[in-house]
Formats: sequence, C-alpha cells, structure tokens
Amino acid sequence: MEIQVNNIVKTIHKKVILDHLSYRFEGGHIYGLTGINGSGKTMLLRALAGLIHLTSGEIIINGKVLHRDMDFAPDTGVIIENMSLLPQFSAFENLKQLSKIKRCATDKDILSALTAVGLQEQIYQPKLKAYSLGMRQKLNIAQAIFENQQLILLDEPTNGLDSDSVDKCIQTLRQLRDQGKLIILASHISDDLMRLADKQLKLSAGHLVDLTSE
Ligand SMILES: Nc1ncnc2c1ncn2[C@@H]1O[C@H](COP(=O)(O)OP(=O)(O)OP(=O)(O)O)[C@@H](O)[C@H]1O
Repeated sequence: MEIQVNNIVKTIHKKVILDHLSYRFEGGHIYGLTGINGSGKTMLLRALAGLIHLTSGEIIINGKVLHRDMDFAPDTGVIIENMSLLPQFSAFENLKQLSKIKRCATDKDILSALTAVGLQEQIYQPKLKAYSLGMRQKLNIAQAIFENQQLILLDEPTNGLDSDSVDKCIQTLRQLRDQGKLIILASHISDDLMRLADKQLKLSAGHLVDLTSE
C-alpha cells in the first residue's frame, strides 16, 4: 500500500486549510499526525479516505488517482468522527452488520478484532447504548481493522482510553504495521503519538513537517 499526495490544496470559504501539501506514505509504517486544533488533521484524513473533494492537486493510492479511478480509498478502515454504529446492537452484531456490505470478514475475524482491542468481555453484551466512551472507542478501532484493511486512518484513536487500553492499542497497531499495513493516526496529544508512531508529522500552516527527520 502506498499513497502519493501531490500538491493538494483544500480551501473552504476562501480559507486555505491544506496548502500545496505533498507527501508519500508507505505501507509498513505508522505515521503520527499532530498539530494544533484546527490545523487540518481531520481534513487531511478525510482527503486521504476520499471523503472530501480537493480544491486542487491529487492523491494517488497504489497507482490509482482518487476521484478519477475510484470514489474512495480502497481497502480502508477509518475512525473519523460521527461513526455510525448502532446503539441497539452489541459489539458483535454491529461488526456483523457492517461485514454484510463487503462480505469479506468472517465471525472469527470479528471476534479476533474485538479481542485485539480488549473488548473480549463485551462481545455479545451489553448493547452499544450502554457502552462507556472508552468501550465505544475500542469498538471504533475494531471496526477499522476487522476486515484486514490495508490502509487504516484513525482520528484521535486514544480518545477515552485508559492507559492500559492505550498500551493495548499501541501493541495491536504495531502488529498491523508489521504485517505491512499503512497506518495514519491524528492526535492533538503528541505524547500518545510519540509512543505510537514511527514517523511523526506536524501539520502547520497547511503543510506537513516531518519531525522524525529534523
Ligand atoms: N465543514 C466545514 N466548513 C467550514 N470549515 C471547516 C469545515 N470543516 C473543517 N473546517 C475548518 O477547517 C480547519 C481544519 O479543521 P480540522 O477539523 O481538519 O482540524 P484538526 O486539526 O483536525 O483539529 P482538532 O485538533 O480540533 O480535531 C478548521 O479551521 C475548521 O474550522
């Protein structure tokens, strides 16, 4: 999996959010995206997923141009705000419903993702509506990985997680990285990212600054 970002610009109401940003992301790495509130981290993740249209520039994923050769980034798991999980269903039932869209994940894949994020005690109960913030976030992460997605885009993945759960999340994401997956995380808490990511990037004035090579 590789993503080539070429000179992308995103302007909303004449405000420049992403300003001629270029970068190459490669599989087998965890990229941590930091930057102050409003710097455009979520916007960049949305752009990579194909969820917004760019003002100019292009994003090429595995040689195919987003919004020309395909509508969305292929084979991608995301956590980007307002996840539409179903409150009246358990964790298992939620992923089971989602699995009906692509039909690539088995029950075993669902159980293994829920266990990987630490939800092994809550697979069948309670229903999602009785979940705490942290439990909900674990299910969000499970949702982004249970179909063996090759590109994983996570906005603030450690939100609501206690320190043991952050450790477990780090362990799980490192395993996925070692399998060659491309993982991009955004967080305004740079401590979490420092521990999670092997490449640290900062969004500033619409540009990406590589903190690892500084
Ligand atoms: N739908 C929208 N309409 C207008 N402006 C928007 C919209 N979505 C985002 N913005 C603006 O784009 C900029 C970047 O927002 P974004 O959510 O990407 O920042 P962020 O770095 O993820 O911030 P945070 O750390 O607070 O999550 C902000 O100035 C925001 O106000």
